[in-house]
Amino acid sequence: MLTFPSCKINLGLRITEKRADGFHNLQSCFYPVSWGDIVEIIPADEFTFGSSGLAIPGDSQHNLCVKAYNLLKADFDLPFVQMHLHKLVPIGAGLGGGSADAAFVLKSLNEQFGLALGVSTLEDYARLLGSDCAFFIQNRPLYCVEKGDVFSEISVDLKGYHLVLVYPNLAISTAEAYAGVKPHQPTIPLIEQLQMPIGTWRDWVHNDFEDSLFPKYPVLAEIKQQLYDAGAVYASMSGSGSTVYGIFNAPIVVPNQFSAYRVWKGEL
Ligand SMILES: C[C@@](CO)(OP(=O)(O)O)[C@H](O)COP(=O)(O)OP(=O)(O)OC[C@H]1O[C@@H](n2ccc(N)nc2=O)[C@H](O)[C@@H]1O
Ligand SMILES: Nc1ncnc2c1ncn2[C@@H]1O[C@H](COP(=O)(O)OP(=O)(O)O)[C@@H](O)[C@H]1O
Repeated sequence: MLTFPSCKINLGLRITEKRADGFHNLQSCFYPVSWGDIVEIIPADEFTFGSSGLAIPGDSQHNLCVKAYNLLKADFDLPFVQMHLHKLVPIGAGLGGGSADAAFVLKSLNEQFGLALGVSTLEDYARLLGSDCAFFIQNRPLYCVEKGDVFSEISVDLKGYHLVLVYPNLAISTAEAYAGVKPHQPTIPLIEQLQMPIGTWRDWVHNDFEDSLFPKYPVLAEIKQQLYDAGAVYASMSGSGSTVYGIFNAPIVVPNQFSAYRVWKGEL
Protein backbone atom coordinates (compact mmCIF):
# COMPACT_ATOMS: atom_id res chain seq x y z
CA MET A 1 0.00 0.00 0.00
CA LEU A 2 1.22 3.50 -0.82
CA THR A 3 0.69 6.41 1.55
CA PHE A 4 1.50 10.08 0.93
CA PRO A 5 2.53 11.93 4.13
CA SER A 6 2.17 15.69 3.74
CA CYS A 7 3.75 18.49 5.78
CA LYS A 8 2.62 21.59 7.70
CA ILE A 9 3.28 25.24 8.27
CA ASN A 10 2.74 27.08 11.55
CA LEU A 11 0.48 30.13 11.43
CA GLY A 12 2.00 31.92 14.42
CA LEU A 13 3.98 30.11 17.10
CA ARG A 14 4.13 31.44 20.65
CA ILE A 15 6.27 29.63 23.20
CA THR A 16 4.49 30.38 26.45
CA GLU A 17 6.37 28.49 29.18
CA LYS A 18 8.96 25.86 29.97
CA ARG A 19 7.40 22.76 31.50
CA ALA A 20 8.62 20.62 34.39
CA ASP A 21 9.31 17.77 31.90
CA GLY A 22 11.77 19.98 29.94
CA PHE A 23 9.38 20.53 27.01
CA HIS A 24 7.64 23.84 26.26
CA ASN A 25 3.99 24.81 26.15
CA LEU A 26 3.07 26.63 22.97
CA GLN A 27 0.22 28.19 20.98
CA SER A 28 0.12 27.64 17.23
CA CYS A 29 -2.16 26.91 14.32
CA PHE A 30 -0.85 23.96 12.33
CA TYR A 31 -1.97 24.17 8.71
CA PRO A 32 -1.57 21.25 6.25
CA VAL A 33 0.49 21.66 3.08
CA SER A 34 0.22 19.17 0.23
CA TRP A 35 3.99 18.77 -0.34
CA GLY A 36 5.11 15.43 1.00
CA ASP A 37 6.99 12.13 1.00
CA ILE A 38 5.93 8.70 -0.27
CA VAL A 39 5.87 5.54 1.85
CA GLU A 40 5.22 2.03 0.52
CA ILE A 41 4.30 -0.77 2.95
CA ILE A 42 4.04 -4.37 1.68
CA PRO A 43 3.61 -7.59 3.76
CA ALA A 44 6.89 -9.55 3.76
CA ASP A 45 8.70 -12.54 5.39
CA GLU A 46 10.88 -10.26 7.50
CA PHE A 47 10.87 -6.57 8.46
CA THR A 48 12.96 -4.34 6.21
CA PHE A 49 13.19 -0.57 5.86
CA GLY A 50 14.86 1.37 3.09
CA SER A 51 14.83 4.93 1.84
CA SER A 52 15.63 6.95 -1.24
CA GLY A 53 15.56 10.64 -2.14
CA LEU A 54 16.99 13.07 0.43
CA ALA A 55 19.52 11.57 2.87
CA ILE A 56 18.12 11.18 6.40
CA PRO A 57 20.66 11.64 9.21
CA GLY A 58 20.96 8.82 11.75
CA ASP A 59 20.62 5.06 11.82
CA SER A 60 17.65 3.81 9.76
CA GLN A 61 16.46 1.76 12.76
CA HIS A 62 15.77 5.13 14.44
CA ASN A 63 13.72 6.38 11.53
CA LEU A 64 10.31 7.57 12.66
CA CYS A 65 8.67 5.19 10.15
CA VAL A 66 10.38 2.23 11.85
CA LYS A 67 9.48 3.58 15.30
CA ALA A 68 5.83 3.87 14.23
CA TYR A 69 5.79 0.25 13.03
CA ASN A 70 7.50 -1.02 16.21
CA LEU A 71 5.03 0.87 18.39
CA LEU A 72 2.02 -0.89 16.86
CA LYS A 73 3.86 -4.21 16.52
CA ALA A 74 4.37 -4.21 20.32
CA ASP A 75 0.59 -4.11 20.90
CA PHE A 76 -0.88 -5.93 17.89
CA ASP A 77 -0.24 -9.09 15.91
CA LEU A 78 1.13 -7.21 12.90
CA PRO A 79 2.76 -9.16 10.05
CA PHE A 80 6.30 -8.29 8.99
CA VAL A 81 6.44 -5.66 6.27
CA GLN A 82 8.82 -4.28 3.71
CA MET A 83 8.72 -0.49 4.11
CA HIS A 84 10.23 2.04 1.73
CA LEU A 85 10.33 5.82 2.26
CA HIS A 86 11.00 8.19 -0.61
CA LYS A 87 12.09 11.41 1.14
CA LEU A 88 11.23 14.69 -0.55
CA VAL A 89 10.48 17.14 2.28
CA PRO A 90 13.68 18.74 3.63
CA ILE A 91 14.86 17.76 7.12
CA GLY A 92 15.28 20.31 9.91
CA ALA A 93 12.96 22.53 7.93
CA GLY A 94 10.18 23.22 10.44
CA LEU A 95 7.72 21.44 8.16
CA GLY A 96 7.20 18.38 10.37
CA GLY A 97 8.15 15.99 7.57
CA GLY A 98 9.43 13.20 9.83
CA SER A 99 6.42 13.49 12.12
CA ALA A 100 4.10 13.27 9.12
CA ASP A 101 5.86 10.11 7.93
CA ALA A 102 5.32 8.50 11.34
CA ALA A 103 1.66 9.50 11.59
CA PHE A 104 0.86 8.32 8.07
CA VAL A 105 2.59 4.98 8.75
CA LEU A 106 0.37 4.53 11.84
CA LYS A 107 -2.74 5.32 9.74
CA SER A 108 -1.64 3.08 6.89
CA LEU A 109 -0.89 0.08 9.14
CA ASN A 110 -4.23 0.61 10.88
CA GLU A 111 -6.07 0.52 7.57
CA GLN A 112 -4.02 -2.16 5.82
CA PHE A 113 -4.18 -4.66 8.69
CA GLY A 114 -7.68 -3.88 9.98
CA LEU A 115 -6.64 -2.74 13.47
CA ALA A 116 -9.82 -0.60 13.72
CA LEU A 117 -8.12 2.09 15.82
CA GLY A 118 -10.05 5.36 16.09
CA VAL A 119 -8.66 8.87 15.70
CA SER A 120 -8.02 9.49 19.39
CA THR A 121 -6.20 6.16 19.84
CA LEU A 122 -4.04 6.87 16.79
CA GLU A 123 -3.31 10.34 18.22
CA ASP A 124 -2.23 8.74 21.52
CA TYR A 125 0.22 6.49 19.67
CA ALA A 126 1.45 9.46 17.60
CA ARG A 127 2.13 11.53 20.77
CA LEU A 128 4.64 8.87 21.81
CA LEU A 129 6.64 9.52 18.62
CA GLY A 130 6.92 13.33 18.69
CA SER A 131 5.15 16.47 19.83
CA ASP A 132 3.85 17.50 16.40
CA CYS A 133 3.15 13.95 15.20
CA ALA A 134 -0.46 13.75 16.51
CA PHE A 135 -1.50 16.70 14.32
CA PHE A 136 -0.96 14.62 11.18
CA ILE A 137 -3.54 12.00 12.24
CA GLN A 138 -6.41 14.42 11.42
CA ASN A 139 -4.22 16.55 9.13
CA ARG A 140 -6.55 19.54 8.96
CA PRO A 141 -6.15 23.12 10.28
CA LEU A 142 -6.11 22.92 14.09
CA TYR A 143 -5.25 25.23 16.96
CA CYS A 144 -2.57 23.50 19.03
CA VAL A 145 -1.54 24.10 22.63
CA GLU A 146 0.55 22.44 25.36
CA LYS A 147 3.36 20.49 23.58
CA GLY A 148 1.61 21.11 20.25
CA ASP A 149 -0.38 17.93 20.71
CA VAL A 150 -3.63 19.18 22.28
CA PHE A 151 -6.09 20.46 19.70
CA SER A 152 -9.13 22.68 19.35
CA GLU A 153 -11.09 23.95 16.39
CA ILE A 154 -10.12 27.20 14.65
CA SER A 155 -11.90 28.87 11.78
CA VAL A 156 -8.96 29.70 9.55
CA ASP A 157 -9.55 28.88 5.91
CA LEU A 158 -6.80 29.76 3.43
CA LYS A 159 -8.35 27.91 0.47
CA GLY A 160 -7.55 29.78 -2.74
CA TYR A 161 -4.40 31.41 -1.37
CA HIS A 162 -1.03 30.47 -2.89
CA LEU A 163 1.86 29.31 -0.75
CA VAL A 164 5.59 29.61 -1.45
CA LEU A 165 7.98 27.64 0.80
CA VAL A 166 11.66 28.59 0.73
CA TYR A 167 14.14 26.17 2.34
CA PRO A 168 17.54 27.93 2.43
CA ASN A 169 19.61 24.69 2.43
CA LEU A 170 20.16 25.08 6.14
CA ALA A 171 18.94 22.47 8.64
CA ILE A 172 17.97 23.73 12.11
CA SER A 173 17.28 21.07 14.72
CA THR A 174 14.20 21.49 16.86
CA ALA A 175 16.31 21.17 20.03
CA GLU A 176 18.63 24.01 18.86
CA ALA A 177 15.62 26.26 18.23
CA TYR A 178 14.03 25.59 21.63
CA ALA A 179 17.38 26.17 23.37
CA GLY A 180 17.38 29.82 22.19
CA VAL A 181 13.80 30.71 23.05
CA LYS A 182 12.62 32.91 25.96
CA PRO A 183 9.10 31.72 26.86
CA HIS A 184 6.46 34.36 27.62
CA GLN A 185 2.67 34.76 27.50
CA PRO A 186 1.44 36.83 24.52
CA THR A 187 -0.76 39.79 25.50
CA ILE A 188 -3.45 38.60 23.06
CA PRO A 189 -3.85 34.82 22.63
CA LEU A 190 -2.80 33.71 19.14
CA ILE A 191 -6.23 32.19 18.50
CA GLU A 192 -7.74 35.70 18.71
CA GLN A 193 -5.07 37.24 16.45
CA LEU A 194 -5.76 34.60 13.80
CA GLN A 195 -9.44 35.64 13.70
CA MET A 196 -8.39 39.02 12.29
CA PRO A 197 -8.18 39.48 8.50
CA ILE A 198 -5.05 37.92 6.97
CA GLY A 199 -3.99 41.39 5.74
CA THR A 200 -3.41 42.39 9.40
CA TRP A 201 -1.44 39.29 10.40
CA ARG A 202 1.87 40.93 9.47
CA ASP A 203 1.43 43.25 12.48
CA TRP A 204 0.25 40.59 14.92
CA VAL A 205 0.94 36.97 14.11
CA HIS A 206 4.44 36.07 15.24
CA ASN A 207 6.72 33.04 15.37
CA ASP A 208 8.76 33.38 18.58
CA PHE A 209 11.62 31.29 17.15
CA GLU A 210 12.35 34.14 14.72
CA ASP A 211 13.61 36.28 17.65
CA SER A 212 16.64 34.09 18.29
CA LEU A 213 17.12 32.44 14.88
CA PHE A 214 16.96 35.56 12.64
CA PRO A 215 20.00 37.20 14.35
CA LYS A 216 21.86 33.86 14.21
CA TYR A 217 20.95 33.13 10.55
CA PRO A 218 20.33 36.53 8.84
CA VAL A 219 19.41 34.79 5.56
CA LEU A 220 16.06 33.85 7.16
CA ALA A 221 15.05 37.49 7.75
CA GLU A 222 16.23 38.36 4.22
CA ILE A 223 13.99 35.68 2.70
CA LYS A 224 11.01 36.88 4.73
CA GLN A 225 11.54 40.45 3.50
CA GLN A 226 11.98 39.22 -0.10
CA LEU A 227 8.66 37.37 0.15
CA TYR A 228 6.95 40.57 1.31
CA ASP A 229 8.69 42.48 -1.50
CA ALA A 230 7.27 39.89 -3.92
CA GLY A 231 3.75 40.72 -2.69
CA ALA A 232 3.08 38.24 0.13
CA VAL A 233 0.04 39.11 2.27
CA TYR A 234 1.74 37.29 5.12
CA ALA A 235 5.22 35.78 5.54
CA SER A 236 6.84 33.90 8.42
CA MET A 237 9.29 31.22 9.36
CA SER A 238 7.56 27.85 9.84
CA GLY A 239 7.97 26.04 13.16
CA SER A 240 11.53 25.80 14.37
CA GLY A 241 12.85 26.74 10.91
CA SER A 242 14.55 26.94 8.59
CA THR A 243 11.75 27.14 5.99
CA VAL A 244 10.30 30.62 5.46
CA TYR A 245 6.93 30.82 3.75
CA GLY A 246 4.88 33.48 1.99
CA ILE A 247 1.11 33.47 1.45
CA PHE A 248 -0.01 35.21 -1.73
CA ASN A 249 -3.37 36.20 -3.23
CA ALA A 250 -2.36 34.82 -6.64
CA PRO A 251 0.33 32.54 -8.15
CA ILE A 252 3.72 34.28 -8.39
CA VAL A 253 6.85 33.89 -10.44
CA VAL A 254 9.46 32.85 -7.87
CA PRO A 255 12.01 35.69 -7.47
CA ASN A 256 15.54 35.05 -8.84
CA GLN A 257 17.02 35.56 -5.36
CA PHE A 258 15.64 32.13 -4.43
CA SER A 259 17.28 30.22 -7.29
CA ALA A 260 19.95 28.73 -4.97
CA TYR A 261 17.31 27.46 -2.52
CA ARG A 262 14.78 24.65 -2.49
CA VAL A 263 11.42 26.20 -3.33
CA TRP A 264 7.96 24.64 -3.34
CA LYS A 265 4.84 26.46 -4.43
CA GLY A 266 1.24 25.42 -4.58
CA GLU A 267 -2.30 26.22 -3.53
CA LEU A 268 -3.36 26.05 0.10
C1 LIG B 1 8.71 23.33 16.73
C2 LIG B 1 7.57 22.45 16.33
C3 LIG B 1 6.36 23.35 16.23
O1 LIG B 1 5.51 23.00 15.21
O2 LIG B 1 7.74 21.74 15.13
P1 LIG B 1 8.93 21.71 14.03
O3 LIG B 1 9.10 23.08 13.53
O4 LIG B 1 10.18 21.20 14.68
O5 LIG B 1 8.44 20.80 12.94
C4 LIG B 1 7.32 21.37 17.39
O6 LIG B 1 7.14 21.95 18.66
C5 LIG B 1 8.42 20.35 17.48
O7 LIG B 1 7.86 19.10 17.59
P2 LIG B 1 8.72 17.77 17.31
O8 LIG B 1 9.68 18.00 16.19
O9 LIG B 1 7.75 16.65 17.19
O10 LIG B 1 9.58 17.70 18.64
P3 LIG B 1 9.95 16.43 19.56
O11 LIG B 1 10.58 15.39 18.70
O12 LIG B 1 8.78 16.05 20.40
O13 LIG B 1 11.04 17.10 20.50
C6 LIG B 1 12.34 17.45 20.06
C7 LIG B 1 12.95 18.39 21.10
O14 LIG B 1 12.33 19.68 20.99
C8 LIG B 1 12.07 20.25 22.28
N1 LIG B 1 10.62 20.49 22.41
C9 LIG B 1 9.73 19.97 21.53
C10 LIG B 1 8.39 20.25 21.62
C11 LIG B 1 7.95 21.09 22.67
N2 LIG B 1 6.65 21.42 22.80
N3 LIG B 1 8.84 21.60 23.56
C12 LIG B 1 10.17 21.31 23.44
O15 LIG B 1 10.97 21.80 24.24
C13 LIG B 1 12.64 19.28 23.29
O16 LIG B 1 13.98 19.70 23.53
C14 LIG B 1 12.68 17.96 22.54
O17 LIG B 1 13.69 17.10 23.02
N1 LIG C 1 11.24 9.77 8.31
C1 LIG C 1 12.00 10.80 8.72
N2 LIG C 1 12.06 11.92 7.99
C2 LIG C 1 12.78 12.99 8.43
N3 LIG C 1 13.49 13.01 9.55
C3 LIG C 1 13.48 11.91 10.30
C4 LIG C 1 12.73 10.77 9.93
N4 LIG C 1 12.89 9.84 10.88
C5 LIG C 1 13.70 10.37 11.82
N5 LIG C 1 14.06 11.62 11.48
C6 LIG C 1 14.88 12.54 12.31
O1 LIG C 1 14.01 13.64 12.70
C7 LIG C 1 14.69 14.88 12.65
C8 LIG C 1 14.03 15.86 11.65
O2 LIG C 1 12.67 15.84 11.71
P1 LIG C 1 11.77 16.62 10.62
O3 LIG C 1 10.36 16.35 11.02
O4 LIG C 1 12.13 16.25 9.25
O5 LIG C 1 12.19 18.10 10.80
P2 LIG C 1 11.46 19.32 11.53
O6 LIG C 1 11.28 18.92 13.00
O7 LIG C 1 12.37 20.47 11.37
O8 LIG C 1 10.16 19.52 10.84
C9 LIG C 1 16.11 14.55 12.20
O9 LIG C 1 16.89 14.42 13.38
C10 LIG C 1 16.00 13.19 11.53
O10 LIG C 1 17.19 12.42 11.60
